[in-house]
Amino acid sequence: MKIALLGYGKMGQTIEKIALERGHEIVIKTNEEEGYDINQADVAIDFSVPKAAFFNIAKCLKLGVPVISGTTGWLDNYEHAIKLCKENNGAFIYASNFSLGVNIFFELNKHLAKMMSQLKQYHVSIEEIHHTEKLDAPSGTAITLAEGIISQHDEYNKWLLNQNKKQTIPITAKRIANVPGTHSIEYKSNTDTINITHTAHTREGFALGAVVAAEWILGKTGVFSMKDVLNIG
Ligand SMILES: NC(=O)C1=CN([C@@H]2O[C@H](COP(=O)(O)OP(=O)(O)OC[C@H]3O[C@@H](n4cnc5c(N)ncnc54)[C@H](OP(=O)(O)O)[C@@H]3O)[C@@H](O)[C@H]2O)C=CC1
Ligand SMILES: O=C(O)C1=N[C@H](C(=O)O)C[C@H](O)C1
Repeated sequence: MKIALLGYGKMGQTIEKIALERGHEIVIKTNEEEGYDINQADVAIDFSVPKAAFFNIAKCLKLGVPVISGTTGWLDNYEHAIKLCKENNGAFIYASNFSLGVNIFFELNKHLAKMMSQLKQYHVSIEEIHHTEKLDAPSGTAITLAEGIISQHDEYNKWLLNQNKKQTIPITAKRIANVPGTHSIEYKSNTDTINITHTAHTREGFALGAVVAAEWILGKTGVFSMKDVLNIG
């Protein structure tokens, strides 16, 4: 499979390593929005920056190249990307987190939220910790976790960064050098605390998931998620 890497930073370089190990070819690696022919590639993998992601995704969809995006912080344009995908009969997957472990954690989070919905004495909060170069806060993964809780728990209807309000899930974002990504969910009552945590030890889990998604999407059309790729949930 010929892969275009749109964004060749920490993730782009990790994806290159995993893709080569799995027998793929990297035909484009770029940190620019233009200056390459995307049609050289069978599939594009975008791990760029929030302000560039939608432009990169839209270009791939308009030119008929399936696109996998892991960039976070651009979701104001997500519905527009879906519309473009449908109009162009394209293929698109966005995931806030491509690792298998986090996708299992997403399901565990929803299951726990459903049980905790009956126990009003517990209050939920989310904490995410990432490296100091991260541009967005809260992390895309923390937002997906909050949305998962909201979908199952009748007490909460929105999330807020660093704020405690009624019916709201507070998310705390910490930045510590070299942390690949840690997400914790806490339910606290006056008598005890339940905590679940996912800790990424390296970026290779995210990268492997993105390459597996790229392999999976070839030959398909539509808007998909990692749940489709991994057949879980
Ligand atoms: N979904 C998931 O599983 C994961 C998602 N992420 C997300 O992926 C994104 C990238 O993360 P990471 O690799 O750590 O970040 P980096 O900052 O290391 O890499 C981003 C790269 O994008 C480049 N870039 C800037 N503008 C463009 C453009 N117009 N087109 C293509 N590339 C461009 C940057 O170049 P320059 O430095 O020259 O500006 C940089 O090399 C982030 O949004 C992060 O949150 C990260 C890990 C896992
Ligand atoms: O920027 C990162 O590094 C990461 N970003 C993603 C996010 O925002 O959730 C996924 C992962 O946690 C690493």
